[in-house]
Amino acid sequence: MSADSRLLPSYADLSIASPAERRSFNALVDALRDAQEAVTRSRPSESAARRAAALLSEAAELLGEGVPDSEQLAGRLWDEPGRAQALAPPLYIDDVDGTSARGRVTFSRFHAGVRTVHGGALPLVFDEIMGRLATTSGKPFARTAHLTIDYRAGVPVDTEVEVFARVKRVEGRKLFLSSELCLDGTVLTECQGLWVQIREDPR
Ligand SMILES: CCCCCCCCCCCC(=O)SCCNC(=O)CCNC(=O)[C@H](O)C(C)(C)COP(=O)(O)OP(=O)(O)OC[C@H]1O[C@@H](n2cnc3c(N)ncnc32)[C@H](O)[C@@H]1OP(=O)(O)O
Repeated sequence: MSADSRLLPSYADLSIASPAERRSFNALVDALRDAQEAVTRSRPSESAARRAAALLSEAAELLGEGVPDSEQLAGRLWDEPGRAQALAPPLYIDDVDGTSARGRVTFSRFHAGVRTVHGGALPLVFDEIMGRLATTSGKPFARTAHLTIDYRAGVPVDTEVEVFARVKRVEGRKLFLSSELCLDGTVLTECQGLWVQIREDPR
């Protein structure tokens, strides 16, 4: 096994934390999301801003310098919405099999550009759902090689939207996927993606 492949994510990572540890870590990530959103929505007084900054700094200090990334929980709790990381909005994947996936997501003002969702935030969700589809059902681990996004209409914040993804075709190690984000049956954003499965003999 190469040094690189030891660091590849695996669904076996689900065993890295006890149920109690998973619950407490998820609560921490939820609180972080709440803090991101609260800061975005706020217009605090000078003293409230200073006090909130001090509390956030105290929390960061409490958590310390952290563990090596091979031991961290953030982003590795695959079956939790958002995988227990605050980069992307929490995506609820309701169905995923070898060929398609379906989920739901609600963007908030933290991910907003001007009134609608930021154009750079939408690929986060496509990468999540297509990444999950590309690697599920026993498929080898694959990395995102190419994404093309078409922004058809603005995506509203504070509104649950549906996300669909499917495998269009497979050519050797290459998986061609497509995905769309819909509201009330209307496609707001669509994405074409290429995932490439990692070589067994990385050069
Ligand atoms: C538990 C899990 C939970 C999973 C849940 C996880 C959800 C989140 C998922 C997040 C996933 C990510 O964001 S991953 C992070 C973002 N992505 C990356 O960092 C990838 C960086 N790039 C790479 O590592 C590499 O370029 C690879 C692995 C993509 C490809 O390298 P390689 O393996 O050496 O393959 P290579 O020979 O170059 O190419 C193989 C074939 O693919 C084609 N190809 C390669 N790149 C491209 C490209 N950009 N556009 C078109 N075609 C391309 C080549 O032409 C070739 O076609 P042909 O000649 O054979 O026809």
